[in-house]
Amino acid sequence: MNIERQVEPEACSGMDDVRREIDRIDRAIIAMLGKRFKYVIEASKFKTSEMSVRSPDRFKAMLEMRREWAQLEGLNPDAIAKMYSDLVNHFIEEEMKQWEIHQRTI
Ligand SMILES: C=C(O[C@@H]1C=C(C(=O)O)C=C[C@H]1O)C(=O)O
Repeated sequence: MNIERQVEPEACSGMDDVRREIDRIDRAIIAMLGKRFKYVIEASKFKTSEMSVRSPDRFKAMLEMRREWAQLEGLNPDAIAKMYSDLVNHFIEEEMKQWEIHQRTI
């Protein structure tokens, strides 16, 4: 159980608070990315071709949506789009590996 109380950004009284909260947030983000990855791998079961694994139209649309979400949160859309582009390109390669394995078993 995590008994440390969360400190809001404006309430931080020093670097210990700042770094503890940053670590806590990044731990949660990485846990969510792990879950996101599981959904991507699951997607490979429903794909019918190499092109559908890559789904370039969906890739483009999801990046555009994340740009808009970044803007809403006061973040730089280019920085967020680049981060997602790198991440999702990696996920697509992993999805492709799974899809190829699946193709050999059907
Ligand atoms: C998960 C999918 O497969 C790929 C991975 C995506 C992602 O990680 O968001 C998006 C599109 C595809 O390139 C999908 O088609 O939705």
